[in-house]
Amino acid sequence: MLFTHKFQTPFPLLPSPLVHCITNSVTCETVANSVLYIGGKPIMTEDTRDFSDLYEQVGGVLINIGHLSEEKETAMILAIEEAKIRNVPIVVDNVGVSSSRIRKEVANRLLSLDPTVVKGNVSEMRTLCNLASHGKGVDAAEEDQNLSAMKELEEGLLALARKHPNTCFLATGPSDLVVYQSQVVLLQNGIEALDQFTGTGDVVGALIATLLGSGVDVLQSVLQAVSYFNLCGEKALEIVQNEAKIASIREETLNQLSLLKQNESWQNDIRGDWL
Ligand SMILES: Nc1ncnc2c1ncn2[C@@H]1O[C@H](COP(=O)(O)OP(=O)(O)OP(=O)(O)O)[C@@H](O)[C@H]1O
Ligand SMILES: Cc1ncsc1CCO
Ligand SMILES: [Mg+2]
Repeated sequence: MLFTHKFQTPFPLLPSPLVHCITNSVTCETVANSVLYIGGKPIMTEDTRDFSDLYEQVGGVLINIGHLSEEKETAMILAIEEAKIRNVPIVVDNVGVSSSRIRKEVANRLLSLDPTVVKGNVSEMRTLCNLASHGKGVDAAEEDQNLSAMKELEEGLLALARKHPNTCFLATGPSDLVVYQSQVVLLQNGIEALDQFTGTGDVVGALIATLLGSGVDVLQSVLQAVSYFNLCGEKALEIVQNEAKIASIREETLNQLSLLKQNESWQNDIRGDWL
């Protein structure tokens, strides 16, 4: 279903925001380029000695827990503190949180700092809500994606949102659930192939941080970043015309990050609605 709400495109991003990313080394380069492709400037650093100078310029922050270490956790917390002092928006991506106790502890510590956006796939977000999760490693499980599981997740996220009224929650999957204060939105763009190569969730986190960094409001940043990425995936499949060519779809999805926004009415294809 097309949205009843009319979206204004956030592109071009002016001024171009500097986005500080602490992320995983699996998809670090893809994340940096994705920020560039949509018009932001990425900087990837975990050396806390950088931070006080760097944050004079930073517009948005991405914290992705995909590759953890004690040093990295310290850097993540310091980055969030620096951002908070300057009112800079922060995205936390809970990669792999369903798979280890330490990730869950770190995720809860980061959540307690009230980031602007907290995201993960549906299995990861179930873990954050203390619901049973079947996530394996960094991937979501199908049994966490059915209708009753999604309803349960919606309730869980609404409860989290009551405790964290300044945080917008995003659970990604075949449909994407967005919960902000008492508002609930279900987004319905995308193609199955987006779950078949790694780093798609990482890129979505980076796109949200970039839109936030350019001054777009919280809910619009989440709705538009997810939908923009998923429409890039849809366009990629249209071009590649073979859903088994995963690597080609990956490359074309990334191409579309810089191309799709040239169509000034791209946002008219956003599907979903408020629940
Ligand atoms: N089956 C699907 N159909 C349509 N879109 C999908 C599907 N699965 C994922 N997506 C889209 O792909 C993007 C990434 O979602 P996903 O839930 O796979 O993230 P993730 O598991 O955190 O990714 P990763 O850990 O690989 O970075 C989202 O924009 C989501 O809407
Ligand atoms: C595969 C993988 N392992 C840790 S991070 C990552 C990339 C997906 O987020
Ligand atoms: Mg996935």
